[in-house]
Amino acid sequence: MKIEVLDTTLRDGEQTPGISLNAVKKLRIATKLDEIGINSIEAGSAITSEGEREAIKLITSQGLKAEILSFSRTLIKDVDYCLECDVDAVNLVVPTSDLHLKYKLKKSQSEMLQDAVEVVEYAKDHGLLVELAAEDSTRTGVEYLREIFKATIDAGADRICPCDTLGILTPLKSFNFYKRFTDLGVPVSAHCHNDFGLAVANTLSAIDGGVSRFHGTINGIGERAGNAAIEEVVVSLNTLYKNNEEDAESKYTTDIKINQLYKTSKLVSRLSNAYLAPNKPIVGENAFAHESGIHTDGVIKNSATYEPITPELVGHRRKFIIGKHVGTKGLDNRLKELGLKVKKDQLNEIFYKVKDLGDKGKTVTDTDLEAIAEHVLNIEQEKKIKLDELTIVSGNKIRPTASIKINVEDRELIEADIGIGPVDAAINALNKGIKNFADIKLEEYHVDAVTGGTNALIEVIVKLSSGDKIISARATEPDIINASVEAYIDGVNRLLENK
Ligand SMILES: CC(=O)SCCNC(=O)CCNC(=O)[C@H](O)C(C)(C)COP(=O)(O)OP(=O)(O)OC[C@H]1O[C@@H](n2cnc3c(N)ncnc32)[C@H](O)[C@@H]1OP(=O)(O)O
Ligand SMILES: CC(=O)C(=O)O
Repeated sequence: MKIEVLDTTLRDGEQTPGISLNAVKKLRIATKLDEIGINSIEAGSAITSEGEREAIKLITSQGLKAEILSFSRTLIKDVDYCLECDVDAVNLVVPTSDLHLKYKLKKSQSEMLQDAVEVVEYAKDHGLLVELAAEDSTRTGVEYLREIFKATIDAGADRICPCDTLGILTPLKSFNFYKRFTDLGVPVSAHCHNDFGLAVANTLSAIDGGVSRFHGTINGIGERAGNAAIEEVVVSLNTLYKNNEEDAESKYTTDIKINQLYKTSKLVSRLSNAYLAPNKPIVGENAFAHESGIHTDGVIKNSATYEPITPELVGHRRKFIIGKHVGTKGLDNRLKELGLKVKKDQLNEIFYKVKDLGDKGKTVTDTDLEAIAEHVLNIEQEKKIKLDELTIVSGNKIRPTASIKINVEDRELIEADIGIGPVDAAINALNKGIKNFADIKLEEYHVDAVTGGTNALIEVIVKLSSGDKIISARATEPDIINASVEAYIDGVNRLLENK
């Protein structure tokens, strides 16, 4: 059975607190949604603002294959704004619960029904396709819901959508709830929110209950805890509804190009600046990442041991992470990928050094692993930068000032700078010295007193990046400024290795 997808990333998704997409960004997302086979795109709420209307107009002017809708309240003026934007359809939202009618709209059930019928007739008279979304349906009596759906279908509504606006269904309730509207002669959509983390499960149950369409957003963004994540629903429909492993076809199909889902997710999170949790199913950075030895070993032998689908199916990629839980097979595999051949005893030594770092709560990047391996294999790289002299002037009535003399491949460089404190001044002076040949960014800086007292040994750990290379470096000294500069120089040298 074919299930159609209405994407509301640009309407309900944009209602995520803090997300605002300009017309160009909306168009880029809409174009991608169209390209991957989304059937209907809710491009925004035309009533919202001039900018929103500009964005919707830009999208409707492209001749995309997908149906383009705008949200509309049950008000003629909202429909007029939708018409101005030249959309194909309206997502006409009619609040139906007693709570919404009494407190929000101050209307009776019959007044709301009459308004809904009038607005549907107006929209239809003006050539729009109407999807009638009953807001807060899951806190509305079924009898009234069926009455308002029947009346608006008689007035011309083309599709209906009972909405679980507050995400209060459970999968079993969703199955039984949505089933009650599948005999009304028009396609039914599910619209499930994620307040209890059940939006995807409830959407799947609604589909099992007989709906032929669902609303969702890329990455599950949306009001409060968000909406059903399209990528999760679509991949579940594709994968979890086969009678047995050998079945090529699932019980449900969609028009979505599944291998584009990771790219689409990335585009939406980048343009909306909405952080994506690494453990997000299907598209999160850890969805196909393995660190623990037992899993990595299994995946190297046969990826199906610990992956329910291949990353390639959704256009993602598999990653093996080196950290506290790594096993020797995973480590050996990564070292080989980095072009490093090690003997068994060397592998064990690297293994224990990685475990030691893991026990200290550190992650191990590729550059870290290369440095550990080079140390174990006795491959000493010539250090590009060496510290010759460091002078600090600091006190309660003076701007902290540092001068630094470094040796860069036998050239002497002297620089000075000021800073918020003496460490900042020293690093600023150092950065001035190296800026012509190293583009370094300080990502993190940690200081720890290894022993107690003011004469304690100080451990400084810095995380530095250059392009897409990231490393951690450390130094331990009695003097915090020297420790900071030594750790920084060590990190820069390692980032410059193999460049
Ligand atoms: C469940 C959902 O996702 S609903 C969609 C939510 N989306 C939005 O809110 C879109 C962005 N909103 C906006 O830009 C503004 O709220 C506007 C332009 C739509 C309206 O702004 P204002 O006129 O200042 O009204 P305000 O937002 O303060 O209040 C909402 C009004 O809409 C009414 N209303 C809410 N839903 C509906 C509806 N479906 N049909 C008719 N009226 C509605 C409310 O009763 C209230 O009317 P009142 O002023 O007579 O009390
Ligand atoms: C219409 C809608 O977005 C809702 O009821 O959640």
